[in-house]
Amino acid sequence: MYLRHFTRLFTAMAGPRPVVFSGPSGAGKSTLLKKLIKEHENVFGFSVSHTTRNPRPGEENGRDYHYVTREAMQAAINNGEFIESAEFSGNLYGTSKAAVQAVQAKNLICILDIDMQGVKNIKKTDLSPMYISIQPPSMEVLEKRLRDRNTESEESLQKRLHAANVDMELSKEPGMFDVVIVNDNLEDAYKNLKQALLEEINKVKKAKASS
Ligand SMILES: Nc1nc2c(ncn2[C@@H]2O[C@H](COP(=O)(O)OP(=O)(O)O)[C@@H](O)[C@H]2O)c(=O)[nH]1
Ligand SMILES: Nc1ncnc2c1ncn2[C@@H]1O[C@H](COP(=O)(O)OP(=O)(O)O)[C@@H](O)[C@H]1O
Repeated sequence: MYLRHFTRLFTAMAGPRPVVFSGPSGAGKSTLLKKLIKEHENVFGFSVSHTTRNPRPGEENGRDYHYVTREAMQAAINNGEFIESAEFSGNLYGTSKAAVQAVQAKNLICILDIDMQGVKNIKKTDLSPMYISIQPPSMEVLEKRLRDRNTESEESLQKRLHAANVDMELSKEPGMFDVVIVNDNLEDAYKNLKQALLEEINKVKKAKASS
């Protein structure tokens, strides 16, 4: 009885199981995540990462990323404030403990958008998330989407395409992801994503309704 109470208390503190999203730059992660969070704002919360890259037009500090200098971020990493961090395309990115705790404190499913190095490093922690890979239909489509997005210099675009090739190879490793979604038609990909998360969404809704 006492133990059961304790277990429940602990589970409540940790919150529902997080979900990690990964996949090449330009695959459509942000597009799908924003749609998902907008439609289920009482179910999902975004883990706001830190990055040393500059904000893009329309991005907001504290909402899309915490934009920081390399010195400040490295100092925080050295201070043990990060769950994981990685160098991607010439910039530093990382998930702080505070970012995940802020979402879990609200009893929401914490969504992490991280690269393959992040996936590998999160697997070494006790976060135990569900792992979802978002993949483009082809490299050609990926390149077109990245170019049309108009956010990258040619140099940055080439770095992202190179990283995408590596990413797509690593993603094939058996057991790396629980679910793989190919983002060809956006509405179909979104439907598949919601289907994959349906059980977790219902769990959170049920828990909220009874609390
Ligand atoms: N390891 C890790 N990767 C991250 C983190 N935040 C973002 N990323 C990844 O960094 C890469 C670049 O992200 P970004 O600069 O926003 O470009 P985009 O993916 O092209 O929109 C993507 O693969 C993200 O998934 C993080 O906290 N940790
Ligand atoms: N299914 C799709 N069909 C066409 N364009 C898409 C689709 N999904 C995303 N896009 C567009 O492709 C670009 C890259 O998507 P984005 O969500 O920024 O990718 P990521 O976050 O994985 O880097 C964006 O301009 C987005 O509007």
